[in-house]
Amino acid sequence: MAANSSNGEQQTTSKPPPLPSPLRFSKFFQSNMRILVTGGAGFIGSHLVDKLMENEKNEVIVVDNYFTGSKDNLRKWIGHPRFELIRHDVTEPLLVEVDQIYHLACPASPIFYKYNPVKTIKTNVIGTLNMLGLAKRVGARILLTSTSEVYGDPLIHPQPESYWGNVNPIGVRSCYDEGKRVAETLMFDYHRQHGIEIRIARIFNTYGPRMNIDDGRVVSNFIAQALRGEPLTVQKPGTQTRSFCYVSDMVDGLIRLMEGENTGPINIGNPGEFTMLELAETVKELINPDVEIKMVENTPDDPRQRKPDITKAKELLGWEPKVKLRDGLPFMEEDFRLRLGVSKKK
Ligand SMILES: NC(=O)c1ccc[n+]([C@@H]2O[C@H](COP(=O)([O-])OP(=O)(O)OC[C@H]3O[C@@H](n4cnc5c(N)ncnc54)[C@H](O)[C@@H]3O)[C@@H](O)[C@H]2O)c1
Ligand SMILES: O=c1ccn([C@@H]2O[C@H](COP(=O)(O)OP(=O)(O)O[C@H]3OC[C@@H](O)[C@H](O)[C@H]3O)[C@@H](O)[C@H]2O)c(=O)[nH]1
Repeated sequence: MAANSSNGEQQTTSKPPPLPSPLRFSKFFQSNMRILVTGGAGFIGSHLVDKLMENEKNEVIVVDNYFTGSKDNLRKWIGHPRFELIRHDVTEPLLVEVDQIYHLACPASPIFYKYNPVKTIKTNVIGTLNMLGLAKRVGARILLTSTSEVYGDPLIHPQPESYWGNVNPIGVRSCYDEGKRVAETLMFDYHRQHGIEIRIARIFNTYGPRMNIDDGRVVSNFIAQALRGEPLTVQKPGTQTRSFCYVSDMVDGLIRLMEGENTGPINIGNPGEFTMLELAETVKELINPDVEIKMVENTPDDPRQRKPDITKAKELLGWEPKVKLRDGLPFMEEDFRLRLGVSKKK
């Protein structure tokens, strides 16, 4: 059935919504929930899979094209009877029978999403259309991982969900931020027109173990640089801010959103806000006080400030982040040390 949007309005639907699979009502099978995770071999996706697999009633299917993800992130589940991994590109249609879809597939690091911008926008638009088509056919609930980048270079601070954003529609980031904006539009159009059960999370910068070491995002860059003894590259001016959420908090928020009654969009992020210079100082202090901090050129349209207003997540999902940046960085350091083969000085 149609859910309430996060602002409490009832969404109108022109047709009755698709029915869930008859298996939902069968006595024999009813305990199992079949869940599709697109992009499940990536950073957030693989942590989400770990959490979903903890519940013995869940069967998890991951589809991924391995552009930025890796089978290694899922190695503990390969061969498990409740787990299936499919190499598949979401820009192509997919036929599977599932009850829920977590749709994460999309490169998230600016270096990777700008590498093939036409592919990025196809992933966001055609990929989301394909997943909505699947949701419609099988009566599944679908959650989209949208982004704080829909707010662009925000003129309102912190950003509430009601803010429409300040996005450059023809800039080098638009394949991603406009792509996600269209993906949100498609989600709401399928919800209003076809009664699909939708959930939209607007994710703010997330960090944690399993990020690609050469991923290009700021936290992974600084930690890898500190461990390799290289200068920490702060992009100018260094006063731009971000708010960093630890991945376990993120996964908890996504599952609460999927299981709850609100369509969203709902911001999921940690409101603790830091300049990039502050982040560099913190990484230096915690990991390697001997490294330099070096100012380097920035890229076009870099948002100058970003911080989520999480009032809705608190009220509607009962969610707020638990892990502070200073507590989360050491978990990531440990994982990067193992992968880079750099042991801690005694
Ligand atoms: N990590 C963040 O800070 C952040 C912030 C905002 C939004 N998000 C969103 O969360 C989702 C996951 O982000 P992440 O940080 O785990 O990124 P990631 O790059 O680690 O994971 C993305 C996964 O999607 C896969 N993928 C990409 N294109 C695909 C395609 N066409 N078909 C199938 N698979 C494809 C990749 O191989 C990868 O496994 C993305 O949708 C991203 O936009 C992330
Ligand atoms: O080495 C670096 C990398 C990045 N930066 C700066 O750090 C800030 C954050 O950059 P990142 O590349 O980590 O990420 P961004 O905040 O630009 O985009 C991010 O936010 C929203 C998500 O949807 C995207 O998936 C995510 O990558 C930027 O201001 C950037 O200029 C550095 O100072 N040094």
